[in-house]
Parts: sequence; C-alpha cells; structure tokens
Amino acid sequence: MTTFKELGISNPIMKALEKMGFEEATPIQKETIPLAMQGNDVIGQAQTGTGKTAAFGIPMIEKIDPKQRRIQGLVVAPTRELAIQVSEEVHRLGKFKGIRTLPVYGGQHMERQIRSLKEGPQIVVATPGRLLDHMRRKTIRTERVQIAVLDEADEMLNMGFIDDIRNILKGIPEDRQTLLFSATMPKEIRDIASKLMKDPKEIKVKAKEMTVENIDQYFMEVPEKYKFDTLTNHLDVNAPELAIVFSRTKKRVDEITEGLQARGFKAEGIHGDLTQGKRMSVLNKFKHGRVEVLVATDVAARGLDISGVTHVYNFDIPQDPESYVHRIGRTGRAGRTGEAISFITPREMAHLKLIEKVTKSKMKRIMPPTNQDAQRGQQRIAVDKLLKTIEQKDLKQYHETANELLQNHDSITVIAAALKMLTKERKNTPVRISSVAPISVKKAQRSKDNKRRPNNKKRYHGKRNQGGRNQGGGRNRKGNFQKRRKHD
Ligand SMILES: Nc1ncnc2c1ncn2[C@@H]1O[C@H](COP(=O)(O)OP(=O)(O)OP(=O)(O)O)[C@@H](O)[C@H]1O
Ligand SMILES: [Mg+2]
Repeated sequence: MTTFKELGISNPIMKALEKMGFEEATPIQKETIPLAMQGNDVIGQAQTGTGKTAAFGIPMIEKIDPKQRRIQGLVVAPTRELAIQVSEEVHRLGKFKGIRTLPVYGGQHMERQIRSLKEGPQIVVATPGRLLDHMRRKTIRTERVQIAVLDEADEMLNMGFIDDIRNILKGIPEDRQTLLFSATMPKEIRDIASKLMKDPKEIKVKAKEMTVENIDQYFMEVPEKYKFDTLTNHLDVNAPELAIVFSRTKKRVDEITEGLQARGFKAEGIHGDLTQGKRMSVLNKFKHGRVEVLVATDVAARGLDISGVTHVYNFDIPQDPESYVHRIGRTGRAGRTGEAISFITPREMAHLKLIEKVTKSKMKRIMPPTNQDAQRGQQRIAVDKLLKTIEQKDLKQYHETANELLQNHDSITVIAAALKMLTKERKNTPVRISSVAPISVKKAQRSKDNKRRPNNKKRYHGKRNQGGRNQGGGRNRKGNFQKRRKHD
C-alpha cells in the first residue's frame, strides 16, 4: 500500500485527498506522480477508472503558483462533458492551495467565457476547438503555461484532432512539461506522441488485459432486427441501476431512445447534434438517477466517471478495439463491478474475435433472453420489493386488513394480486430501428493488416475512421480520406 504522503505530496493537496476519501494511491498514481513531480514528460497508460485524472492533476497543481493569476496549467480533453468533469476533479484537488480552475468548451457563450477567463484561472481544462479559438483571440494566453496535459491522449492525437493539438502545443513555451494519459495507446499514436515530447518516460501499468477485470464481459449473437427486443428483455431481466447503451449513429441513438421510452423505460439520448444545454441536462439527470438508461454515441465513451453505472450495452459493436475498451470502462470504475454486454450480428463474429485479440480479454457467450425470461425477471424484481418490505417489519397496521382479505380469498390469489401490482407492466409497443450495415470481416481483416503496417499512418487513420465511427468521416469515393468530425 502506498499512501499519498509517501509520494511527497504537499499538505494542501493531502487535505483535499483526505476530503475526497482517497486513502491509497492507485498503481498509475504511485508510478507517475513522483516522475511528473520531478519535471519529466510522462506517457501514462492504465486501465479505465483507475484514477488517471488525479495522476496528472496532482503534479500539475504542485507546479502552480497560486499567487500568479495567469494560466500555468492546461489540460486538453476530447469532449465537453469530459472537460467539465476533469475541471471539477482538478478543482477539488487544488482548492486548499487556492488554485482556480476553469473549464472552457464549445457550445458555451463566448462572452461569458471571456469574462470568466478574466478572473485569472491558473488551470484551464479545454476542448481543442474552443481553446484554439481563444488562443487566436488572445483571450487565452499560453506564454506562462508550464505544464500541458492531453487526457485521452490517443484520441487527441488521432486524425480528427491532431492538427489542432499541434497548433495548441506550438503556442505553449517549449520548456513546458507535457503529460499524456489514456487507457489505450496504439503504437502508431505513441510514436506521434513521443515526437511532441522531451524524452518522455513511459509508464504502462502492467495488466494481463486491457480491460478491467472487475467488468464481466458477455456477448450475444443477435440478428440486427432482434436487437431492440433483446435489449428491452435484457433490461427487464437485469434491472440495471444505471445503464449506458452505445450505438453507432446519432439516428439510431434517437430511435433507440424513443423506442425505450415507448416501452416505459426512463431513457434519454446523448450525441453531438444536441445543444450543449440538452447534453448537460441529460447527463445530469442520468447522474442523479432520473434517467436510468443513457443511449449514446461514442461522445460518451471516453473518460466519463458516473458512479452507479452497472451495465454497458454495445447495441452496435464498435469499429476499434480501443473504442470497446473505453465504452465498457464506463462501468467497473474505482474497484466496483460491472457488466458489459455486446450485441454481435452473425456476420460480425470475426470482428468480435479481433476485439478479443487486441484487448486480450474474452467475452462469454450468453443466450438472448426471451419474452418469458423478461416476464420472470420482472416478477423476481417484484418479489424482491415484497421481501424487502417484509424485512422492514413495519407492517402491524396492515394485519387486520390482511386477515379480512384472507377470509374471502386464498393466500395464493392475494399474493399473486399483490405481485401483479408490483410488477412493471411490460409494453410490447412495436419498435423499428433503421438498420446499419454490419462491420464486415473484410474491414476487420484490413484493420489487422494496418496494425502490422505501422509506417503507413495515413492508411491506418483512414481505416480507423471508416464507417463504423459514429462521428462520420471515412473514405470517400475517390479514396481520399475525410476528416472525422470531432466530438466537440
Ligand atoms: N486513489 C484513489 N482512491 C479512491 N478513489 C480514487 C482514487 N483515485 C481516483 N479515484 C476515483 O476513481 C474514479 C475514476 O477515476 P478517473 O476518472 O480519474 O479514472 P481514469 O483512469 O481517468 O478512467 P478513464 O480511462 O475512463 O478516463 C473517480 O471517481 C475518482 O475520483
Ligand atoms: Mg480519465
């Protein structure tokens, strides 16, 4: 066990850690915090949900002088929601040192943002597009930035963001310290990364698998047209506390969301076409349990830390193994357990094997639940509710009425009626989801080929963004590579 004290962390941060309930440093924190505090550039790779935010947040805060009201630390993150979340965690870590942290992201009022920037934050956590915008307007000045972090570094250095990142880093003094963190780091991307850094120390927390072992991984072979019924049946059987359903396109996210609502689930969708206000309100409702099923594109795949997510569904299997790792990593965080269930159409079985191979993990085959299983599942939940009420023992005031009932009806009938009332009524509203082409074996094969061809970066990126990514992009008819639309 390594305590934070042993890592040489100063008192104000120790106080914050205590308040946050962090007792022991996680392996990535233990290994990277001292290195980063000595001033090294660091590439840190560790599984999802293992505390990478504090691993870069702590050394960043240590380096900052709270008396200087200039931006000294900059974190770049791929999505707006992640920028907000990271900013909140960095704020919690730095508040006893008097550090001001500000999230800056697209979709927010420019004027309001400029006003907040004038208040002199020392740390800014930003999405790349909006950050560049501010840098051009000189409303964000980077000449005093001493430490820059790319969270979700492999995503930030992927085709959709790489030019922006290069431009951002060009604007920061060369003697800066650069930290890169992610749960995944394909070799090709790591090579690009090292060129932007100075003699980086690479820390990879050793794990047998790329995924966290406390996530149980399953797959079901389901033809496209049965996916939706399978999803609602599985939700009925398992009654997740909070579940995230990932789909490939924005259109399907909308359709699945509407379908789930029609069948009585508290579901909302999130994707890049929604207004920022809507995105925030959906996420907040989900965090507070007012929405139980969040249907999302990959915009919610990376970094989001929402406690209580017990199930992740891949309604559509992702194109990249890396994306699979991040998606399922929305559950099983900070030592908790979770389940990931991927729907694989018969033609996608080869792709499943590819994901298993790259992530070095195995998905266990389970059979799709039937309508009858779903019904029984719902009844079991009703029974659980009844048993809990029995345990509470506070039932005396009902005894007289219960006796009266039993004089006129047999006990089985009375209990069955009570269960019927407690059981969620299953709606069978027909739902049609417009279909998408399966991720083909050929594409999966090409992906393997490209991984063996690390020097051919252009092909590699083109492939990575082809078709399957929900954010659009891919190869056009002439074979040119289009830029994938960014999350932000
Ligand atoms: N040392 C610690 N002790 C207890 N909890 C911790 C510790 N470090 C981080 N956490 C908590 O663990 C959760 C996951 O942390 P974090 O979001 O930083 O993970 P991550 O490694 O960045 O995951 P991802 O790869 O998905 O972005 C957060 O709720 C965080 O507050
Ligand atoms: Mg993270």
